Amino acid sequence: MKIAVAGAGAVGGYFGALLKKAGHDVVFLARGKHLEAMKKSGLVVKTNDQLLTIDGVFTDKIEGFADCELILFCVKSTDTESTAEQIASLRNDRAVVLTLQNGVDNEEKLAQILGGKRLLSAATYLSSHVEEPGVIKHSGRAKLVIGALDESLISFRDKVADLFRQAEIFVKTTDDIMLDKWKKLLWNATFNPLAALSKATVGEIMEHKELRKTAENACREVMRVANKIGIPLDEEMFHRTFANSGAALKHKPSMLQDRLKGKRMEIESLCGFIVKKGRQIGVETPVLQTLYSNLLFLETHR
Ligand SMILES: NC(=O)C1=CN([C@@H]2O[C@H](COP(=O)(O)OP(=O)(O)OC[C@H]3O[C@@H](n4cnc5c(N)ncnc54)[C@H](OP(=O)(O)O)[C@@H]3O)[C@@H](O)[C@H]2O)C=CC1
Ligand SMILES: CC(C)(CO)C(=O)C(=O)O
Repeated sequence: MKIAVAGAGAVGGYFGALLKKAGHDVVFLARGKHLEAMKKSGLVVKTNDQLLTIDGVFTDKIEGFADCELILFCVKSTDTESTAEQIASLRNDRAVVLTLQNGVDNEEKLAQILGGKRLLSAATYLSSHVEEPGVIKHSGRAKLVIGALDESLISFRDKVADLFRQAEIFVKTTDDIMLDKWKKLLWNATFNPLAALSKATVGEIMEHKELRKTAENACREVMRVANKIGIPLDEEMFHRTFANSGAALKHKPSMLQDRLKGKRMEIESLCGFIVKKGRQIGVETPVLQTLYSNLLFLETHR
């Protein structure tokens, strides 16, 4: 299958590389120094004890996506609209777009720009980052939970899941992808904003009595907002959010990594969205509101 990767960074570069290694035709959209490095020496993926070097088409021109069947949408949520507009300009309505992004707000934005009938979404369980231009470092296991946003795409969803499996990526399919995305968001909204402000790792948040309390309160606020709009995040999910973090104690959540690199943080998707949704439906989110306002200020006063 001809596959395009919109945003060949930590996520897009990792999955795109494995699909290319499995024999697919992959075009990687990137920019800046990372693009230059890949053009020069290929895309290097350091995954656990393996080192892959992938050749492919590396470009900053969206025209390279013109005849692809599947687009992996892997930009940060701060770039969702601008990248989707680029894809829309191609008029290749045949290509199905699979978003691997965190958060639950990208799907609606993509549907508005690209149309809802061509969208798949995945909850992405992965720990990777761009170590230096052209080099992606991944550790641990990777898992995708993939769902279709329109029933007409269910058989294509299954085809895409098989394609990933053939590339030795662990994949599950779901008929309720937005529930899976909310489950992932529960973890992200609990740890990312707090880590970005405090500069604490997941383990430091877990061990510090008062930070842990703040994380628990943030988690409960996400659950209250979700429950009010009919997303069943229950007590078991609350416990799992903290219990599952045992494997990620040294992890710096991505929003903290972005802060440390001076990059834009996904403040709206991983925090502001829940605060604003809470306001609309009458659910108070004082902890998330405090984190949100501080992050917004920090972003413009570094
Ligand atoms: N990293 C991880 O382990 C995980 C990340 N996620 C989620 O996946 C999404 C992607 O994250 P991640 O891969 O870490 O992000 P990265 O910043 O590593 O990758 C995105 C890449 O896309 C590039 N890019 C953005 N817009 C364009 C454009 N229009 N044209 C060309 N290149 C573009 C960026 O360039 P530039 O750097 O110049 O902006 C960057 O290289 C996020 O929503 C994140 O929360 C989910 C699970 C795990
Ligand atoms: C924990 C992780 C890497 C997801 O698997 C993540 O989503 C983040 O750091 O924001």
